[in-house]
Amino acid sequence: MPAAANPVHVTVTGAAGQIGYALLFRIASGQLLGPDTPVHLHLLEVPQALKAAEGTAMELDDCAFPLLAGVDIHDDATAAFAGANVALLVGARPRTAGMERGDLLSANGGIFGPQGAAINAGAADDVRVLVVGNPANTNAYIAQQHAPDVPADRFTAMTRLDHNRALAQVAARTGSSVDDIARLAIWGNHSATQYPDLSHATIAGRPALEVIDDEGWVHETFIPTVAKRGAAIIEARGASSAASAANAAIDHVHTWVHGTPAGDWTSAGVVSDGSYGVPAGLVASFPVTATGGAFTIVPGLELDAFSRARIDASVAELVEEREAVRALGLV
Ligand SMILES: NC(=O)C1=CN([C@@H]2O[C@H](COP(=O)(O)OP(=O)(O)OC[C@H]3O[C@@H](n4cnc5c(N)ncnc54)[C@H](O)[C@@H]3O)[C@@H](O)[C@H]2O)C=CC1
Ligand SMILES: O=C([O-])CC(=O)C(=O)O
Repeated sequence: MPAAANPVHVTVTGAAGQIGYALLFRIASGQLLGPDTPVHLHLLEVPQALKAAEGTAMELDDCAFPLLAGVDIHDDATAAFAGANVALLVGARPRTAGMERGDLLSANGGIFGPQGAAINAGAADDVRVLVVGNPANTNAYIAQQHAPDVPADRFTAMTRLDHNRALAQVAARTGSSVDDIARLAIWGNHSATQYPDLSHATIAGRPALEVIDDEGWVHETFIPTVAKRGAAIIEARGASSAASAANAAIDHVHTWVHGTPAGDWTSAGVVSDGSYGVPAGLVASFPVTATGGAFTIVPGLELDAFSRARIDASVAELVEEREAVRALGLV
């Protein structure tokens, strides 16, 4: 049966890339927005990748997804974002072995200003934007700065992959199920300076740090493993994370739209309102809840000296990235 009228319009940039290939089929099958919501996909690619995007669109057709109301392919951002309700900004060059994500600033930063302007010009009033392309936080900042008419809280950056990596590490260490772990948080930048924070986390209701009972493991193994996982995947796979990144993008938007479970939170890069001393306007990762289609930074958490120093270090990197994009004339 064809999908019902009034589908949600979802624009995906970098549609012919490796994350795009892992993402589009899951969106079209209903995993992004739920089993009752038809979607119309708008794929944005650079001209030289349009043919590959067409091939992916042919495969989407061949899946006969009942929820897929249509697929358009564009090489023009204004057309691709016209009427978009959800915008997944994936298209950007990935890093290769030996690079830090910040090394991509000048290569990728130039993509996100024009895309922010196109979202400002023509996206739907309820548009929600997730930036995946690296450096994700600062690219989200650039896009948001070019979209003055869109509420700033509609621009987010992906740190859900870091959050999921942290859940997996804790589950493996403690022999627990990821479902039993709550209130874990990723703070700061989606980079090696990020702070995966277990100080408020619980495992089956007990303080996670008490269950783990090994501060050395937390500081010397857990934090660096999560923070450097992207590089470890590149080293092992010869290419950066793709399926796990697509999965995290699905989780991020699904949570944004459908909400966080009672008593738990997740992590997302959101525009800071000055909470926890993070300069207002920066796109930084915080523990967040989602209700009614909006993320809220979890208020009032106590931060010990270790957490404070780690957050400050990652935020200092975000400030440096902001200065760099200002110097490059990208904002
Ligand atoms: N935030 C996160 O947790 C993660 C972010 N990433 C980042 O996601 C980005 C994409 O990664 P992959 O899919 O593996 O890369 P890829 O190289 O396989 O695909 C990127 C695609 O983007 C397209 N593209 C480039 N410029 C574009 C533009 N202006 N408009 C539309 N499309 C454009 C390219 O033609 C290519 O098809 C990279 O920057 C990567 O570092 C990857 C993993 C996790
Ligand atoms: O590390 C990379 O370059 C890709 C990425 O963002 C990740 O896997 O976290």
